[in-house]
Amino acid sequence: MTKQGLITDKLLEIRRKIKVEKPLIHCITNPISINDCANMVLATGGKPIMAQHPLEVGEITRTSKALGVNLGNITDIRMESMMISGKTAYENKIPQAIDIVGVGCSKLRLNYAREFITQCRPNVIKGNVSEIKALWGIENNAKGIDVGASDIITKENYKENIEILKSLSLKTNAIIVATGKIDIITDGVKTYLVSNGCEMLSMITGTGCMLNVLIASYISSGSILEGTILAVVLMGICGELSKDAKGTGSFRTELLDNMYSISPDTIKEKIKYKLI
Ligand SMILES: Nc1ncnc2c1ncn2[C@@H]1O[C@H](COP(=O)(O)OP(=O)(O)OP(=O)(O)O)[C@@H](O)[C@H]1O
Ligand SMILES: Cc1ncsc1CCO
Repeated sequence: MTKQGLITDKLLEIRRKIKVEKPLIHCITNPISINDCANMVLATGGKPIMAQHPLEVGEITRTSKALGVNLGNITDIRMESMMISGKTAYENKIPQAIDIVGVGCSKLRLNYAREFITQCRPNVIKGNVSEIKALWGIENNAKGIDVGASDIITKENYKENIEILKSLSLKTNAIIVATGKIDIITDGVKTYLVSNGCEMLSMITGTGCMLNVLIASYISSGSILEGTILAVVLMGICGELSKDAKGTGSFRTELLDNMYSISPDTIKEKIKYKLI
């Protein structure tokens, strides 16, 4: 069996495990995409809980199998809650992922993200390329919460971007995910390029937020790198399967339908990644 075959089998095994075990996944996220995020976790088999009150989140994280936090549309209350939950997850060895939404356009979020990463040691840090560059403290061209045109990963710049991501991974001891047309996932040593996906994924709001809770659901398996790859690959493939929808509204619905119903054979047939 090829290496590609081996890792695909491992990904399918994680997907099956989550469907069977139905882990509780604590998500602290923004109101723009909170409903889509809860439904995405359900589509994996996980049980979402979207609790945000600072006086209860510690207790809820402690009983969960993974935590996903998101800086989108940040508020004082969520900043407080995410820090409590992140520390609880770290102390209890519960896998956690952070989506660093908007750190390229707001110093408040950038400083908070750095503090969160220092104190809570998330297992996975996810953002678009502009956000990842901002976190690493280098020049970026974020357009609000979106990637800036000149930051987009291309055949010409992907090698230097990979070096940035690897350094960040080694510094934070986290898996780094940079999303876009090509998604890059690295643990500082091994780097995977995932080319599944379609442009429609960037034409509805919250696909990045949904991806972060998919990551949370799949890393609850304990396999952090493979769980992360699985989430990224599935978001891409399910986007491809939905791309002929009549418009963005039905694309959003089809994306959820495909996440729920995609078969292992279709995943095997469509998966497109490269280990470098
Ligand atoms: N042009 C594209 N072609 C293929 N896939 C894409 C494209 N743009 C985004 N994606 C996919 O969409 C998902 C979200 O990535 P994106 O970089 O848009 O995140 P984001 O900016 O954090 O999203 P949001 O802020 O809307 O939640 C990822 O799975 C990514 O692979
Ligand atoms: C549009 C928007 N604004 C803050 S969060 C969010 C959802 C996508 O991240």
